[in-house]
Amino acid sequence: MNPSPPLAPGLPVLGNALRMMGDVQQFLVDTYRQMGPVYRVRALNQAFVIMAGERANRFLLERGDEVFSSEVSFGGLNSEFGMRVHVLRGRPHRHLRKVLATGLSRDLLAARWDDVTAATERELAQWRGQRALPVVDRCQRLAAAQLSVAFTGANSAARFATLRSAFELVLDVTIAGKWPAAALKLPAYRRARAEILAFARSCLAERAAHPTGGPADLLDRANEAKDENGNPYPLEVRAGMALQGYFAGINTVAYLYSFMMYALARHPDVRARVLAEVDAAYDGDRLDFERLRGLPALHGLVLETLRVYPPAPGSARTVLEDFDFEGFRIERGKRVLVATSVPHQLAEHFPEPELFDIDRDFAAGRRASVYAPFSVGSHTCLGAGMTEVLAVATVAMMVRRLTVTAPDRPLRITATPGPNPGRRFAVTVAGRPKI
Ligand code: HEM
Repeated sequence: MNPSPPLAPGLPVLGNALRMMGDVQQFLVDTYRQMGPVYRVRALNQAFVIMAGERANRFLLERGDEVFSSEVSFGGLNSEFGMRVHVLRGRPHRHLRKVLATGLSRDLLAARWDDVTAATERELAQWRGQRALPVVDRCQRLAAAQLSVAFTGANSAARFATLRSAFELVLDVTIAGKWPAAALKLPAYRRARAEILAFARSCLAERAAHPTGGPADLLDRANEAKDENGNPYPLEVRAGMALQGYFAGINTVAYLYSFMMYALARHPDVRARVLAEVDAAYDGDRLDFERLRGLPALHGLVLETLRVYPPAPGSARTVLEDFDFEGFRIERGKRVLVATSVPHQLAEHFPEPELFDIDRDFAAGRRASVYAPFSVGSHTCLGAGMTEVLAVATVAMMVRRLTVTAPDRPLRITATPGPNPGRRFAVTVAGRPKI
């Protein structure tokens, strides 16, 4: 029988916790180089098998559904907020994905374009003149405003702080293992959870009573959704569907925006190309949705930022049945992290990976599953298409109106649990001289 994967070196007691709570993507790349495609790590009281590299991504794509479960990592999102899609497998999963996909599509963004741009402009207007804008916080508010308008037509601003704190606590408990499960019994969290679920239910009821007549969005889809056997989903699952956009997107999208702001400030050549492209695409004060397709530098910026700074650099799973990978046995019950974004930093897939290059061939990388900021396989991100368009649109609006200056020092990336520039990352924002 094959042996267990080797243990990566780490500190006594802490194991690899410090590096995994910091720049986790860099840790995963360094450890891949040192240990190879499969190894074990410890982080405080948790133990993981890490699978990384091109063959690990292919394994997740081809055999993920058969040998892995997401229940341990994502069960908390399901039990606390009814987000079932993350934990289902097989036919029920494929069915629910189809239902959700129709409510998370780019077409919805096109249909709500005027509302989304108005919400974006409102948020950006508050950034102007700030000498130390807390980037992550403001980008989270911006992403939440955009996603709630796009997916539900509702304004979630009044509940932003409740949504963010409850969501982050669930992630810290269930995925990062930073706090024990007892943290989800704290009265403050229980109140926040009850408020969020009541909000979701009231949005669903309000929509059922007063249909908008516009294109069906996430609320309409959740109200009418039936499971794979034709039975209506229970109310808690429909509430989870209504909340899906905030929960899946609020941190990931905000981290992407934050890293893009940093990249633009650090690469004046990229900024100049993006700015020229955006100015040519604007018609006076207006940016038409259709123009977003023809912005290659901006699209390259989004994809290159996701390559270098992936906000979700791995897929966490639990093993359902023993299997062998690269000469090692991985046993049932083990927790596995498939470090899907490690190939992003390998020269055999992305020449001179340390260069920030917006002209790379990302489509080829995607086809080969080595470019995987949204993971690969059956649970691959349902918001990927929407995210890419929204990110292009957001940066276009940002550079058109604002000039952002970042401090001239390297980022201190921190993982909560997705890597981001940290709460202290701040920039100076000035208005752009009238064009
Ligand atoms: C930069 C932005 C985003 C990144 C990097 C990202 C990344 C990911 C990744 C890596 C997964 C796979 C998780 C796994 O393997 O278990 C995932 C799943 C998912 N994402 Fe995203 N995501 C982003 C934005 C969004 C947005 C805006 C939405 C929707 C509103 C969304 C909806 C989902 C859903 C529903 C799933 C679960 C799919 C399933 O389990 O079948 N994501 N995302």
